[in-house]
Amino acid sequence: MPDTPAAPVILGAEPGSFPHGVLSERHPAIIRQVREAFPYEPRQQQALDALLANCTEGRVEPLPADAHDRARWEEWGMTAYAGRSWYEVPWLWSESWFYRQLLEAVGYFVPGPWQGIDPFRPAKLAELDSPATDEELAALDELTGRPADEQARALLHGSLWGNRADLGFRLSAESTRETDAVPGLLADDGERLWSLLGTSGTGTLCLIADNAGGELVPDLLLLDHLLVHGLVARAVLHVKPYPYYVSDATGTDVIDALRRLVRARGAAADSGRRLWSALGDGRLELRAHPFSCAPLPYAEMPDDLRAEFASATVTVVKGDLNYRRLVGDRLWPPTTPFAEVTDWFPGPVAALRTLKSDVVTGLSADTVAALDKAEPDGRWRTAGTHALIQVRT
Ligand SMILES: O=P(O)(O)OC[C@@]1(O)O[C@H](CO)[C@@H](O)[C@@H]1O
Repeated sequence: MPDTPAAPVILGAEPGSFPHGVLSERHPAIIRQVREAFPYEPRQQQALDALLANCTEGRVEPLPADAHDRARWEEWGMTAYAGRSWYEVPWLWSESWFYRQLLEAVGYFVPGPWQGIDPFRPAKLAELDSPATDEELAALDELTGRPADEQARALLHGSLWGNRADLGFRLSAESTRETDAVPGLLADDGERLWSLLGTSGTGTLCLIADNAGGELVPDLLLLDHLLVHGLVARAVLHVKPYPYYVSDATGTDVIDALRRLVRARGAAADSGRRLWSALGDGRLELRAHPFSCAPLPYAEMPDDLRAEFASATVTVVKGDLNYRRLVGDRLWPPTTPFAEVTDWFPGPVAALRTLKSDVVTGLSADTVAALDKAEPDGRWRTAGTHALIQVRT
């Protein structure tokens, strides 16, 4: 980023700020939610009590000596941040640390009866089984009669706005508000994405998924469309290796979503069956790389991921958290060019994201002025009412 001086890294220290609210209010609410969802045993209840006190008032305490991923977290900053307040370390780091500690408290990684039980699964399944998902799937029948490029654009927008359905976000969002003064889509490089994919259909698309359920279903439908219409030969879907940020998609969530699709009717079931066989014959691959849950920007990704993204026709990065990790979790001036803050990315990259945190780049000065005029409190940055499609070729 030669011409772009780094902006300040976001911390959670300032009372009244969005990150501070996540640390002081959203995390306690998430602990309440998981306690209600499961009959946790006394040891887990005590560990959750301790986490509640630690995450709101305490300091970073290293993982147990025998934790399977202790060495990895040491590399990721645990040693450097031990003893510091959760509010004084980078917010990106303290949020990821919260989910790792929550899984520690419920015994997710420890051999025994609770190993591998996703504390967020009941909420994810409820969303997948909701009438809203039925409606979304039924709408596909109407879409299939339309020209292929129209279908592609509708599915891209479905995947984009699916990012609004984020269960963690809903815990503290007021209602979602549409601001008439400024259109919802603040930057639209959609045509650049289609021209990258071209018509050859020989390439690979990597999609770094975000949320399960109402976001993952349209992501899968988009991948099916790209495969079936020959816009790509192969798709690689990157999910999280363990539950994260409440609703982030894991391998189990992909299987749940595919089972949901094949159980549906009409076009949705057809898509589900095609995706099922695409997994079987290697045209669709799943990855759950440890770095997908790292508390670090993607600029620090390991060499194997770098090589994978370098060889892809395009990497599509979904959602708010992935956007923060892509451009850096910093208070960039919103007019900072997206291409400059992503120039280190090893190949072409596209971000599909609704705005749910303070980080934003690539807006025109006129757009920023109109947003600030319509919402002087800056809520347009965090309310999930606006979105971006940004592409760097
Ligand atoms: O990545 P997603 O699902 O789009 O959003 C994640 C999110 O809800 O979590 C963070 C706050 O906890 C914010 O970055 C954002 O609002």
